Amino acid sequence: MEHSVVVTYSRNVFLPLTNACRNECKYCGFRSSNPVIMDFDEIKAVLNKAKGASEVLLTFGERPDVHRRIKEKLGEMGYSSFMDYLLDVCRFAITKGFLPHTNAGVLDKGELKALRRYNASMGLMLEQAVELECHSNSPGKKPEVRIRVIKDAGKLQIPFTTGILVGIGEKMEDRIYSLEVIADIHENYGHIQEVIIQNFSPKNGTPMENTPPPTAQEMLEVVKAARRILPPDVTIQIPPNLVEDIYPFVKAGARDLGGISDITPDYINPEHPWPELDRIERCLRGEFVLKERLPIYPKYIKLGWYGNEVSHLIHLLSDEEGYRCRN
Ligand SMILES: O=c1nc2n(C[C@H](O)[C@H](O)[C@H](O)CO)c3cc(O)ccc3cc-2c(=O)[nH]1
Ligand SMILES: C[C@H]1O[C@@H](n2cnc3c(N)ncnc32)[C@H](O)[C@@H]1O
Ligand code: MET
Ligand code: SF4
Repeated sequence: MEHSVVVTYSRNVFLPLTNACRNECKYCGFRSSNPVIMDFDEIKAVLNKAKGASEVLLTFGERPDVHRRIKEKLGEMGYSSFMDYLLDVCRFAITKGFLPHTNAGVLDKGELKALRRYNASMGLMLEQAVELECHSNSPGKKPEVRIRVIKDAGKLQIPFTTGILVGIGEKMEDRIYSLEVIADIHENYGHIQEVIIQNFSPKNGTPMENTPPPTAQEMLEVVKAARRILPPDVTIQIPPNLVEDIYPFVKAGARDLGGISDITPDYINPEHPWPELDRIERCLRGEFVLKERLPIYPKYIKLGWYGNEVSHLIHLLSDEEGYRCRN
């Protein structure tokens, strides 16, 4: 198996800290206008069940403290801002042995810097680099705003996950342009570890519930274009729960499957359960080797692009090549 091509995934646990969000993306079934926020008892209970995972995925609504109720709840928990709470969640996850990967939506440079210390990597989907109708009530989805955040993360040397959401009203040329924008950012800052090519999946009760999702053929065209446009050191990720069979996508150049959990669902696409690792291996048809990675890719471990507070855990959890060690 010495020369086999490797396909990676990360064993994670998903903490959807809050469904409060200042944006109103028309495809989103996650956000709620009657929002809740997780307290530490709930967080503790989930992490206690997640023994084999190395990554805690922190994904939630953008700037949740614009909601009065969330602000009040944070006050009751003893926090003056959501950011203070988030930093505490990261610290707590680290004490439990998990490496945080935060996708908080839009952040300013000071917030990115504060989170860097406690995160192995961070993420923000570009979605698309063009203005779209589905984002008309989402100030945080303005392309220039998202591009600014991704660049700030580069200036701070934060290993970064971004990606495009396919099928939200954009044209093929818009997808190409979005991928070119990501390629250009990486050429300048060198911090993009992976790009997710995610297909829109309609959610009941949302304005886009009747919008058809992109076909597998269309998604394959996008993955091929991504492999052509993105620099070779940028990995392409496809979500294995949103496509029928990963094999054609891997043949087209995808080499990562993102976070997979055996205890938490994909809270953004809860109707799409994670496939079993056995099933994934069967899909790879013996042509590719499945390997577990950490939320930070080997290249960035070697470069030392991680915060002080996660350095001991990264060393504890990684093998000599920078993948997940299991002993
Ligand atoms: O940075 C991101 N990571 C996302 N990830 C995380 C990603 O799969 C991994 O956590 C990263 O590859 C880091 O290891 C998701 C993981 C899930 O389980 C479900 C949905 C997502 C979506 C995103 C995302 O939009 N942005
Ligand atoms: C965390 C990421 O999840 C994606 N996201 C949000 N809603 C949907 C949906 N209906 N289908 C697929 N992906 C979605 C967005 O790209 C967001 O940035
Ligand atoms: N709200 C953030 C965003 O859309 C995080 C993912 S969606 C829950 O960027
Ligand atoms: S996709 Fe993210 S930013 Fe958009 S409404 Fe949902 S939670 Fe908010």
